[in-house]
Amino acid sequence: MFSEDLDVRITDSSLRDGSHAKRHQFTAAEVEAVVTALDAAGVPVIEVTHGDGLGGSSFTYGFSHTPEQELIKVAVASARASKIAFLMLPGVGLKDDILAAADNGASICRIATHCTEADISVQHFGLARERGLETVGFLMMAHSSPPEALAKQGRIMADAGCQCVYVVDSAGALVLDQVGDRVAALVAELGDDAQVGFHGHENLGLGVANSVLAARAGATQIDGSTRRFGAGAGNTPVEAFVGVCDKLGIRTGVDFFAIVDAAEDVVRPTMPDECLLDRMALIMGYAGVYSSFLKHAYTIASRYGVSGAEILVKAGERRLVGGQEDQLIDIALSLVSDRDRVGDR
Ligand SMILES: C[C@H](O)CC(=O)C(=O)O
Ligand SMILES: [Mn+2]
Repeated sequence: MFSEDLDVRITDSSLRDGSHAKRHQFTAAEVEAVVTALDAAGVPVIEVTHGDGLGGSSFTYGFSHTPEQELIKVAVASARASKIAFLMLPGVGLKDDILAAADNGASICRIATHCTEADISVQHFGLARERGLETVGFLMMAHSSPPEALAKQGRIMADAGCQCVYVVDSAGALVLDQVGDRVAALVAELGDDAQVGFHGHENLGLGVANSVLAARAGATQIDGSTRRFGAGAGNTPVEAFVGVCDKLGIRTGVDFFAIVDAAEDVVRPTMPDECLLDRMALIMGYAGVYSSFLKHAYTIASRYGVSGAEILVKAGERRLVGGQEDQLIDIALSLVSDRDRVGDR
């Protein structure tokens, strides 16, 4: 554990996963305000990066308003006690991006891969440990792999130097025991070699419940976003999770009233809209679609005049993974040609 006083360590992802919901338009002033408020509330770790991780600012994923390395610097300067984390997906970001983030003062390196592809993270964990960074591994789209398969992938990350392997419910598709079973399999596999974490999305409304079950199954690191500011219907709301943990006697070290105020007074004003459990988000959870696809699906649906909901259903059928955003265009084009064929009859 990190300290005798905590049962779970919370990482707030509003300034990274929330970047998807804001189309990557965070300003330095917003990052300063959010980090200051979360730090004051006792949030131990705050993640700051483009939504798709280091190097994500691009035509494919969306350009950042302010370069992420600038935002990391501002976050580090604004935090008194919180550690600043960053995310990177091998291939989207490069090893040099990790070194730059470390030079800018971030201390936790989170490497994310699809849940069957942990081997592509090996050199990045090695580099991060060599550079003295704490390390976290993300097994994304974890609903699509059974517990034993996930545990084997976690072993690859731990052997490479990962200190905490996360079950990442990127689609918000995991339901209750499905989280507990995956966390328990990783805990059994990793033993003292690495901790286990859980990152939830709200697409079926289960972020808090799933996170409690993860903690009960042995997860010691839990992600959330204040005001649910994240992709899809958003992430596990930190303020609700903290309140539930207080009532269950799970110690998070976060002050409930301070985080509730931060959610309302500081984070909400930085959000373009509330993250809603609406039709599109529910379909993502139900069909098992990567939450980061939501804004892309809206844009592409309106560009091609097709239904965003249908795009997401087909994305679930095709079992698309993160990085395959361009296939949403292919799906839209096939919906257009289906429609034209029906029209010709
Ligand atoms: C790059 C993704 O947004 C990582 C993540 O938060 C998830 O898979 O969920
Ligand atoms: Mn996420």
